Order: sequence, then C-alpha cells, then structure tokens
Amino acid sequence: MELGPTFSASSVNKTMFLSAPITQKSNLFPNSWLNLLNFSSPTRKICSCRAIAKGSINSLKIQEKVTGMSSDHSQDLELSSLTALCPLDGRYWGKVKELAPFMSEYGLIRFRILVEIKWLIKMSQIPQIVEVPIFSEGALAFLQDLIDGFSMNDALEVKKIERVTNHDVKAVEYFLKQRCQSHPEISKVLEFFHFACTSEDINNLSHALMLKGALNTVILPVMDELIRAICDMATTHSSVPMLSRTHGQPASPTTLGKEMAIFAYRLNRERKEISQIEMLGKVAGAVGNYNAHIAAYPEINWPEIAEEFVTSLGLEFNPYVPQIETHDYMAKLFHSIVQFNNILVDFDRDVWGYISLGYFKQTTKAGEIGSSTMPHKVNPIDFENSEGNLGVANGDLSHLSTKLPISRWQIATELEHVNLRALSLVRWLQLHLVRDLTDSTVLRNMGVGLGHSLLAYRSALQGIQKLQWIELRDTCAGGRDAWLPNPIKFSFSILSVIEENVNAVLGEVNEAALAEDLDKTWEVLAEPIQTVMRRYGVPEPYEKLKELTRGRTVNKESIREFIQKLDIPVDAKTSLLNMRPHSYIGAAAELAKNVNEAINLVNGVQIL
Ligand SMILES: O=C(O)C[C@H](Nc1ncnc2c1ncn2[C@@H]1O[C@H](COP(=O)(O)O)[C@@H](O)[C@H]1O)C(=O)O
Repeated sequence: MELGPTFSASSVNKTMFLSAPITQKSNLFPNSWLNLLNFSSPTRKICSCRAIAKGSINSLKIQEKVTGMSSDHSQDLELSSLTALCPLDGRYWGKVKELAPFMSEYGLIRFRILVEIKWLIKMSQIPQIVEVPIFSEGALAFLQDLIDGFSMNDALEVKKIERVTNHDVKAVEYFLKQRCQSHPEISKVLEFFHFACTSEDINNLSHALMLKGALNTVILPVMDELIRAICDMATTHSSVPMLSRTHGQPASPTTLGKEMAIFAYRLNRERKEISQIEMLGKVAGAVGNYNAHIAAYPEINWPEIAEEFVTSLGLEFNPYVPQIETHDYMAKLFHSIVQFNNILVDFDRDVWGYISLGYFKQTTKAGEIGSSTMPHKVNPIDFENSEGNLGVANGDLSHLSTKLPISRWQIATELEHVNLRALSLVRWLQLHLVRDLTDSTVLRNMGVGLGHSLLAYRSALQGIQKLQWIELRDTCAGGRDAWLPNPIKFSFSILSVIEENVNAVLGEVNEAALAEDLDKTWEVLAEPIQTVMRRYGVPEPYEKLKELTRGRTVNKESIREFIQKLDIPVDAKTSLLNMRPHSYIGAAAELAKNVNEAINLVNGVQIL
C-alpha cells in the first residue's frame, strides 16, 4: 500500500538511471519531444527517465566501469521500505501511513468498490428499472459486507483481474460480478453493476471520497494541531519583547507571541478555505449527457437520479461535464493547500532564524547527534525537514492544480505553437481520442502531495515541541519589572552551555546578555519620540531624530538628554522618559493574547 504510484521491483530495472539529470538528452527522443514533456513533479521525472533510460544501456556499462558497482541489482530487489523509490513509502512511512487507506492504489480500489455497489443499489431503488427489484435485507447486508469487509486480498484479486483486462475500472466490475455470482438475488442483476457508467463516473466519485476521507481524517486534524501549537506559542509568549528586524535591521520592537499569532491567523484562514471547498461529483456517462442511460430508460429523469446519487455520497453535484468531472474543485483545493504550505514555509524559515539568533534553544535528546563533526551543535533539522517537504509537496500539488483542469483540446491549441512534430502527434490524438487519460496517471499522485504535506506538518510540530523557553528567574538582576509584564519568559540559545546546568547557568548568564542586547537598540525609540513631537507641533521632528540617531551610537543617556530638551507637555515627556526599547511594543502583547478569539479557530471543522 504505497502513497506514490507503485513501482514493483521488476518494473524498476536500471534504477541507477533514475538519478540521471532530466535534461540529459537521449537519441530516442527528438528535442522537440523533450519540450513536450512537462517535468514538474519528481515522480513524473522518474517515469519519463525510465523511458529515456531504456535507450542508454551503453552509458550504464560505462558507469559500471567507472564506479566499480554492479549495475543490475534490481533483479534481487523486492519492494520494501529500503527499496521504495518514493521516500514516503520508505524512510517516512511511519509518519504518513494513515493516508494509505485513502490515497493508495488499495484506497482507490476500495472506494471504487463502494461506488459501484452504491450505484447498483441506486438502480434497485428506481421504480422504472423493474429488472432490478428492491434488494432484500440479506442482499443489502451482503453488499454492505463487500464494502466494509474489503481486504488486501480483495484488492490483490482486483489487480489480478486487471492484469488480464488492462483496464483498472473494468477489473473492479468483474471482481464484483465474480463475488456476487453465488448470491441468489444479486446474481440475477449482475449486468446492472456499472450500469450506463463510464469508468470516470466511478473514478471521479472515488477520487472525491478519497480526498474527503484523507482531509477529514488525517490532514485537517494535523493542520489543527499545528495551528493550535502556534496559537499556544502566541499566547504563552504574548508579552516577550523582541526586536523586529525589517530589512534585517533593528526596527521597532514587537513581541515574540504576536509574531507567532500572525502565522496562526494566516494558517487558520487557509485551513478554513480548505474546509469550505465543495467536492464535486458527476455520474453522467461517457460524454456527460446520459446518452446510454436515456437509451435504455428514456422515461427516467437521469440528471435528477445522478444528483441524488452524488449527494447521497456526501458530495456536491456537478451537472455540466464532459466525460470527466472537470477537476476545478481539485485545482482550488490543491491551490489552497499550496498556500497553506507556503505560509508554513514562511513560519519554518522565521523560526529557523530565531533559533539562529539565539531566541530559542532546542532541547536535546541523549544519543542524538547534531553535527557529525561539530559536537556542540543542535541543528534545527525539523524545521529544515518541514521546509524541504513543503517544497516537494507544492511541486506535486501545483502540478495537479494547474494540469487537472485542462483537457486534451486546450492542450492541443497550446501545443500547436510548439512545433510541427508536436502538431502531428496532437492531430493524431484529436482524431483518435474523445478524452485523454493524462489526468488518470497524474491523479495517482494526490497522495504524494498530501503525504509530503503531512510529513512537513509533523516535522514542524516536532520542531515546535523541541523549542525550549527558559523562564527568567526571580533572582535576575532588578529593573526588569520596569519594562517586562509578568509572567516573564524569554528564551535564548546558548549553544555552548553545559547541558546539566542549563537552567541555572542561563538565568544568570543571559540576564547580562539580555540587558546588553536591549541597551544596544535605544535608537528604536526614535520612532515614538518623533511621533509624540509631531503631535505637539515640534518643528521638523523626523529630521531632528534622524540627526540624533541615523548611523550613530545611541544609548539611554543620549536619548534621555534629547527628550529632556523637548518643548512638550510634562506628562508626555515623563512618559517618553519612562519608555525603554522593551516596553515599546505597541499592542503586540494584546494582539497575541487575543489570538484564539481573533482567528475564530476552526478546529475540528470538516469538509461537509
Ligand atoms: O469507460 C471507459 O473506460 C471510457 C474510456 N475512458 C476511460 N476512462 C477511464 N479509464 C480508462 C478509460 N480508458 C481506459 N481507461 C483505463 O485507465 C487506466 C489508466 O491507467 P494509468 O495511465 O496508469 O492511470 C487504465 O487501466 C486504462 O485501461 C473512453 O474510451 O472514453
């Protein structure tokens, strides 16, 4: 049960070639053909490279001589977590396997079985179809059992049939007919399995159900967990002052919590979008007009039946379709997940930066290695893993969302501009196909995009859990209460401290470091001072502050001296004199504290 398209050991001959750069040109492919291949997803690169590889046996032999490695290991290899080409099915299986019941080949067959059976039952409920009488309780239970009891052996049986039919949906139909042959009631209506259907009627409904199941059961709950964790960071550290860095330079202070709240807010908004996307379905036959249905039973209102059926599966009805469900909702869904993932990349990079600045310390685990050569290091590998996987996920999901809504005819128009060789291929396709199957193989990669997303969410969560915030001790040097609201927490990394004494050492050592840090940025008060001066009509406030601060060393004394000389009301002056970089945080603390109410967490809301 793999998340990526299956590559059996025997089909992965010449595996070594899969690492060949995709730009490598082969004699087998004219350049113009290479232009036609859209290599935007890793899995498709592999498929295409396999084709290129077939013509490259000679270079394999050369490679063998150079490396001294035997090239043909593939003969001995069986598919396992060590030989899987897709890391989701190998290295990361344990972290993503919950997706497999939905997103694998097994999952697809399972849902096809469900749809075919439900359609047969629907036929039995249409009064005009007298040939399929209402099923008895026993027959219904028998059919339900085929759905509920669907097993790996059943899936293998379907695959066995597919090896003969070379048609994956027909294989499911034959499997069901075989299974029901012995049932006295159902055996009489076997030909009403897949009645008037085209394969896409079964496929599109299965794909929608697979996606809905995977999102509701696995993806959305983990997204929620992640948003909750970031919200917790926001509220817990709502009042921890932090220097902002616009353009990487010290800027007006904020709080760490408020910066986290931004991410929680953004992620939550995208998550909400995802849960509001309507999953569409169709069951309108080979070209979307109920042609076969009407030919057999002209008296039935088939569009109505189709709508009833699609909605009974918990999906929205799409009434205007060609053969395929047009995949627009999928494009929207994958785009939204890409957007969610992009926000998370932003989060990962920011937290990575904060770790690097020493704002966070990461907990260590006995036995774990940070760097193979620099023993002191605790690398932010979880955030790096998350960012990397989000990139892979977005590559896949972006391709799905841009490719799926396009059918053969639009592609033909585009390709006409490419070159004449392409044109002749496309013309051939136009003449010979009423629909193309490019979506079929691409759709098998939904699990790849979702799997890498899931892995990235889990890595980010793991990274967050490892972040350690060290509470400043009450014993810290005085003066703190003047500028820090309680409870005060601040974190910082000290890469070189002795682990066992970490808390004791940090409380003291970093109190000094913290004070020094704050004293370094008194220039950030230039903004509030010049703004208060504007209020009280002091001429050229900006210019005066600029003269005082820009490119100069500014400290508490020089700032205070400047304020003392200002011709502004006493209250305003006192308030400015009391201000410190740490307290100049605006509404950041309140914004962070209120994040839960502000974003109206959609935790647990599922796609209906
Ligand atoms: O109801 C139909 O089948 C109508 C037919 N259109 C098809 N619709 C859906 N599936 C079809 C279609 N045609 C083939 N196949 C089967 O799809 C499978 C494609 O395999 P892959 O490229 O690995 O995804 C692979 O198993 C194919 O056999 C048409 O002629 O319009």
